[in-house]
Amino acid sequence: MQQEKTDIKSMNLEELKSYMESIGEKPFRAKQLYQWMHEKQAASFDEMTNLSKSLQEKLKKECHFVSLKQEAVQVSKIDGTRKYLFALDDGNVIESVLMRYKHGNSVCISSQVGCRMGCRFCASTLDGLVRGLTPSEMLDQIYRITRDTGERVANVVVMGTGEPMDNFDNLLKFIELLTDENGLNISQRNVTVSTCGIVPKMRELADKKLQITLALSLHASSQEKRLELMPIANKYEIHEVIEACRYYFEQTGRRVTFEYSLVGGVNDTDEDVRRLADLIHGMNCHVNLIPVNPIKERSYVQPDHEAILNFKNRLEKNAINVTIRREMGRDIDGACGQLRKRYISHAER
Ligand SMILES: C[S@@+](CC[C@H](N)C(=O)[O-])C[C@H]1O[C@@H](n2cnc3c(N)ncnc32)[C@H](O)[C@@H]1O
Ligand code: SF4
Repeated sequence: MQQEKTDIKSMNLEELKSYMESIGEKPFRAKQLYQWMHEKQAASFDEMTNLSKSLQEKLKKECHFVSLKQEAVQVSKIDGTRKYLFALDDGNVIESVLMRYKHGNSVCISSQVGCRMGCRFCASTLDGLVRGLTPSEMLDQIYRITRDTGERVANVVVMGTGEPMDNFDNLLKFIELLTDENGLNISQRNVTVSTCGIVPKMRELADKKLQITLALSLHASSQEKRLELMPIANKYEIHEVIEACRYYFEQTGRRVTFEYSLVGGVNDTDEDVRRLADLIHGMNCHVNLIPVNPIKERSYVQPDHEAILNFKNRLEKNAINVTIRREMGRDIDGACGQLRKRYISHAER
């Protein structure tokens, strides 16, 4: 069974050295193997030409080498955004997105197959959670995209399907490998992790004092409204979540991002702006307004353009940093999780 084999792409260099010794190999081979996997992003052992054939064969027998299979890619004619559907070895499929910005390429990865958090506007949660992704499955989304395009990835955002704090240990290992100087060597400052607000894990992450950006999916200005949109608010009250964001800033010195999906008639009123400004008053933060991406399973709509601008201007008047998220790949798909959802429904027919 593949699952019982060693997932070597999820190991750091030290672990890989011990592993090589345990199978009777010289530890220096670990460095070569590590560079093939993480620096050169090899898709199989066969590509590792400075490893002997017999070692390649041994590794094939002993290890599970995670390499995602590209099932589909949609390319935007407007801005070159590429939306990928990858198949995992167990037959599950996940989505990843490459966005091209002036300051470099950004990849948005999934952290789980599905999600169990049940946010009302989100397509990723409609079929619940299947499982968390391994560190190697998170990394390989970036590796396959780099190989496919031949372009360097500057930023990584963990904002695709899944709740990263619900897969915490694998998330931490993923960040360790992603930012390792012997691998892709992406700076921690160029990594963003988005959460629906799982307070104990946010605090645990803060204590690690990494230099990554924490993004909180806030989406409401009061506990009542947040409860309407996000069931996780039953567990962690809005002020508790904001406190955890303050703590993150205190521990890391990193400005927190608040994501606020604007839903017409639900969280876009004048009262909402006022309450939101009060809620985050005095914080070193940034608000990212995201006009909600309608999904067919729900009746949520975007506010009109004027209402969105008005919301932004009023926050700015309260000295809050705010941007309206530019919609990338408008022509290729709607909300995150929809490509996967469509693929699954099609396969079930
Ligand atoms: C898919 S989630 C993944 C990360 C994490 N689970 C979270 O909730 O922050 C990334 C962001 O997309 C937002 N999102 C999900 N569905 C959306 C939709 N239909 N329209 C706009 N934003 C959406 C989420 O609220 C969240 O801010
Ligand atoms: S918004 Fe995030 S936490 Fe909420 S259901 Fe979607 S993926 Fe899960």
